[in-house]
Amino acid sequence: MSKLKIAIQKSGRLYEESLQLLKDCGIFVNNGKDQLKVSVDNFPMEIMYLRNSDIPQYLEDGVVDVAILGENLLIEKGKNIKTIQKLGFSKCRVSLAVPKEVETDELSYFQGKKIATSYPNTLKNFLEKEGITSDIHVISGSVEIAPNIGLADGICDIVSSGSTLFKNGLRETVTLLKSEAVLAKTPQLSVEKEAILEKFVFRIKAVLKAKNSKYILMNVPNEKIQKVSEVLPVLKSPTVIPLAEEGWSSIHSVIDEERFWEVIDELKDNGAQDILIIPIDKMVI
Ligand SMILES: Nc1ncnc2c1ncn2[C@@H]1O[C@H](COP(=O)(O)OP(=O)(O)OP(=O)(O)O)[C@@H](O)[C@H]1O
Ligand SMILES: O=P(O)(O)OC[C@H]1O[C@H](OP(=O)(O)OP(=O)(O)O)[C@H](O)[C@@H]1O
Ligand SMILES: [Mg+2]
Repeated sequence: MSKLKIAIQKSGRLYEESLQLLKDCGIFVNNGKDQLKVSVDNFPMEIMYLRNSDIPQYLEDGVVDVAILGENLLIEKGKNIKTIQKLGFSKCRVSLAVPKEVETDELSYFQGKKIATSYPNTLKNFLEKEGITSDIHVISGSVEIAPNIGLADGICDIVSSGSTLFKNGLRETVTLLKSEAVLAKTPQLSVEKEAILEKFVFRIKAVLKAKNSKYILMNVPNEKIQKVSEVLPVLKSPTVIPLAEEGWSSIHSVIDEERFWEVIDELKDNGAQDILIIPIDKMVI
C-alpha cells in the first residue's frame, strides 16, 4: 500500500508546530528525529526530517510528496510547486532594514547601496520591479550583523517580533512579502497518493477551522432570543434549549475567534447573560 512521504523541518522554527499539527490530525509519529525517516502506525504516511532550505528541491524532484515549509522559501527558490494549504503558524515577513541612524524609510535609500541577505532572488526580483539597483551580498545566516561590521549598508531578512533587528541597531523600512508555514506538494502525485493527501488535508482543515472558532453559550430571556440570534454569526441556526427557570433559554453557537469580543458586547447589549466561550477540538462542516 502507498504511503504519502511528507518532509518536515529537522530542527528549527517549523519543527514543533509541524509535529503538533500532525498530532492534532490524529497522526502519531513513532519516534524522534534521530532517525531521518520515521513511519506512522495509524495513517499511510512516512515522515522525512529535512532542512527547510533543501525541501523545495526535494519536492521538485519528487523525492518527497508533500512538505511543511516556509512560504517565503518557495518564493525564493522559484520552484513550480503548488501550495495546498496555509497553516497559520511561523508567520513572518521578509523586509529590508537599515541602521537606525538612517533618517529615511524610502526604498530609494538602497539605490547603489550594498544589501546583505539570505534571500537574493526575492530581493533581486523586488528591486528590479521597483527600479532600484543595489549590490546584493549573499550570506547564509546572522544577516543582521552585516551593517555593524561594515559589510553592507542595509539588510533583507526575515522579521517577526523585530527584536533581532532592534538588538542589532537596525530598523525595518520596507516589507517585501509576508509568509507563514504552508503545506506544499510535488508536481506529480499518483492517484493513490492524491487520495491520501485529500484525507490529510481534510483533517488539517478541521483542525484549523476549530482553532479559529469558539463554542459560545449563554442564557437569554425568551423574548430576547430572536434579537440575540440575529447578532450571532451561526453555522446554520443557533441551538436553543429551555432552562429549568421559566421564561429563560440557553443559546449555543459557534463564532470566529477573531470576532468574539466584538460579538460579546453586542450580545450583552441585546440581553444575553452568563456567556461562556469554550475551545473546540475539531470542526467538520
Ligand atoms: N523569527 C521567525 N518567526 C517566525 N517565523 C520564522 C522566523 N524565522 C524564520 N521563520 C519561518 O520559518 C522557516 C524556517 O526558519 P528556520 O530559521 O528554522 O530555518 P532555516 O533558516 O530556513 O534553516 P534550515 O534550512 O536549516 O532548516 C522560515 O523559512 C520562515 O518561513
Ligand atoms: O524578528 P525576530 O522575532 O527577532 O525574528 C527574526 C530572526 O529570526 C530568524 O532567525 P533564527 O532565530 O531562525 O536564526 P537563524 O538565522 O539561525 O535561522 C531570522 O533570520 C531573524 O534573524
Ligand atoms: Mg532562521
